[in-house]
Amino acid sequence: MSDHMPSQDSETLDTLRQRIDRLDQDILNLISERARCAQDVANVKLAENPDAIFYRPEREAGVLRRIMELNQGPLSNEEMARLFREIMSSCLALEQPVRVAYLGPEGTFTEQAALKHFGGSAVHVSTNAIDEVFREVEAGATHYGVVPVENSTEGIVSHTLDSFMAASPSLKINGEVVLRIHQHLLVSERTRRDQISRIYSHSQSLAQCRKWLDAHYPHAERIAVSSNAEAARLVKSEWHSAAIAGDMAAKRYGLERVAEKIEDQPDNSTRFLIIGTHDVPPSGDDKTSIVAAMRNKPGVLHDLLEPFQRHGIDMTRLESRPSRNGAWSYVFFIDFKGHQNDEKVRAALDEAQACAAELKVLGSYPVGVL
Ligand SMILES: C=C(O[C@@H]1C=C(C(=O)O)C=C[C@H]1O)C(=O)O
Repeated sequence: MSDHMPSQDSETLDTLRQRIDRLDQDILNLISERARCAQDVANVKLAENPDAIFYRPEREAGVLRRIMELNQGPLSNEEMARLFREIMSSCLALEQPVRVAYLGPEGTFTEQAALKHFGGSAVHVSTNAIDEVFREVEAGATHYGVVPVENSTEGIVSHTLDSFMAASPSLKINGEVVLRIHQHLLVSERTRRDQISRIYSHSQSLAQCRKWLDAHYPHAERIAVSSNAEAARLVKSEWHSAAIAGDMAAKRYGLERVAEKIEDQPDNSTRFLIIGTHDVPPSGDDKTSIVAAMRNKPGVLHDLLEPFQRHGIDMTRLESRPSRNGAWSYVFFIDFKGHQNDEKVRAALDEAQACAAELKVLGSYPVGVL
């Protein structure tokens, strides 16, 4: 091709590439200067406290929000924030390599959420169950953990809420990340595509693709397994099986897509929580999660919610779970906008506390940016 290109075009291409080379050099120097600055920040943090906390979610959210505000294109705000997410991840790793446990195995949406939130320079540690993520963080084996908490089509992840009820008070929510979930029908190179009689996936994913499966594979047996990644792994060794899973699992297990984006709801998304052992200061746009145990008498939910309404606090989620403790029968999980240090949030919390048998603030954290 290039042999036939007019020389004027080649010259333009050369000139443009020389410009890109010069810009890359500037970007390189600026990123290195930024990284040195982060090293200095680490020294300041250490001088203040030998047990310094290096990862600062409120600052990272602020950096990303500012970048999105400043961005003039042509790259989209999300694309630009994603690049800065990785730059910050590398800078933080220079201060301290952050260890993050997630609900594995490798290839799950939770791993994708962990990568989206902490970037590729964090050390991501796979665990076998949600309560294991909690245990890793509580024991200090990892600094942070990532667990799924709700899906827009299938509702809450009850294991996660139950783990919060059982968790030690030192465990705090440090952040949230929302992931658009795209499910694909995946096969291996050995699969006989016209003879698929078994489809493996996590029960939530099977539920998210119910209508598509009814229409396209009404006779295939649907088998719920512990994770989408496990489904992908099983398909490698069975010629008559397919899996429903996402991009990470497809890549990890080298599977091919027979059909893409087969989820019934096009805006299907899952919300994940970041758990840690410290409180996060305000970022300017925050959420707070609480859990409240109520005595078993009429009107308790109204009593609990009324202070939030009166103080003009915007509630974003309310879930109830059966209590495991015989003394009261309801436990409510509530998310609302605002930080526990805000005056009106404090006032509402004090009043709600007075009518609850027990009320625990699970954490205040920046509203998910990416
Ligand atoms: C540099 C800092 O440390 C970390 C790295 C950040 C960055 O690269 O911008 C931001 C927050 C921290 O997670 C800081 O606290 O400012």
